[in-house]
Amino acid sequence: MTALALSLKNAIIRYGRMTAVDGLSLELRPGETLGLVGESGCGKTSVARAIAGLQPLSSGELAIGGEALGGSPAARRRDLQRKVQLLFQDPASSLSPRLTVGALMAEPLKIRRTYSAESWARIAALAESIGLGKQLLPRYPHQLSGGQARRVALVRAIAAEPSIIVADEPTAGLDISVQGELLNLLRSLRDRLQLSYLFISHNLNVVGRVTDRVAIMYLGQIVESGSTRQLFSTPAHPYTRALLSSNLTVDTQRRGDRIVLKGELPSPHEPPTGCRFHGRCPVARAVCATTQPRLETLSDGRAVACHFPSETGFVQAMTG
Ligand SMILES: Nc1ncnc2c1ncn2[C@@H]1O[C@H](COP(=O)(O)OP(=O)(O)OP(=O)(O)O)[C@@H](O)[C@H]1O
Repeated sequence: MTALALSLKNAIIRYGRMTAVDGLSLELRPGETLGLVGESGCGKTSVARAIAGLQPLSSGELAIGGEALGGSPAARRRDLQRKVQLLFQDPASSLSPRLTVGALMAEPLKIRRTYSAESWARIAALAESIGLGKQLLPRYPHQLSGGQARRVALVRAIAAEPSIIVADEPTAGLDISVQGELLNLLRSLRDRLQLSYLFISHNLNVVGRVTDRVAIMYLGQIVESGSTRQLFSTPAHPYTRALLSSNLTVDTQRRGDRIVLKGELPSPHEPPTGCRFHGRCPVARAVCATTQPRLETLSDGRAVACHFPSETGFVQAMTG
């Protein structure tokens, strides 16, 4: 059996006394794109940073390519961690304004001390193949378009020869046509270089287009995960349904299932008792306020944490 590209088990991330990520598990298979979706503040970036080694786990286990980081010696941990590169949300914050495009692309190789004529030729050819021709090498970040800056950030991530790219809202702030080009590019690079992606976004149109599977996060926990097709066509958790129905271009309304999300994401400083979603849930009952539902695998293969998943629509029809 092929090892998972990445797995995170029972991850807890605390900031002081606040628990931002609470017992979260994820599996990323080789060559796939897994979406991580949820409202702002639910903990997506904390997960991304932990996977990229920029944020320590308070507890839990991260394994890359089937090797647990926890038990490995520091040098091995560093090597494994290099297989994961983070594609930042806003390239302006990750591209030094004082470096030219050429210097920015060479920088990751120099940091890793793997810079050579061959490695540069590889990176320059990659850049050229994604539309960053030689004429751009002397330019500075402020002289680039939004799409070009994202491509430079992508080349920098790939220069480190990762097997996993964690893309945190990679298309935020781009207009639709540039967004489409970047998504196509990400997909073709994934297939060409045998990468796996963890794709973080709250834009369900984008997630529906590029991911194979999706995990839906609510206040630090996964509430539903499964294939993108499954979740988009027959969402089982009321929160997944609410997210889909609040997105006017995703076609769930024709089924008459529109759920309007009430209120705001509760504070992770004081998470609700029972199911964390119960205060905003249209089908909540007494048990939901007192007992936290476990993430259970249904007969159709998806996992859902809800006491009444069948109340939300179509799962019975699919599985019953
Ligand atoms: N360094 C930090 N110190 C303290 N609290 C933090 C820190 N980073 C994040 N948080 C808090 O942890 C929670 C989860 O934040 P996180 O950025 O991971 O969520 P997110 O889903 O990525 O949100 P967004 O989409 O807005 O980036 C939030 O309540 C946030 O305020």
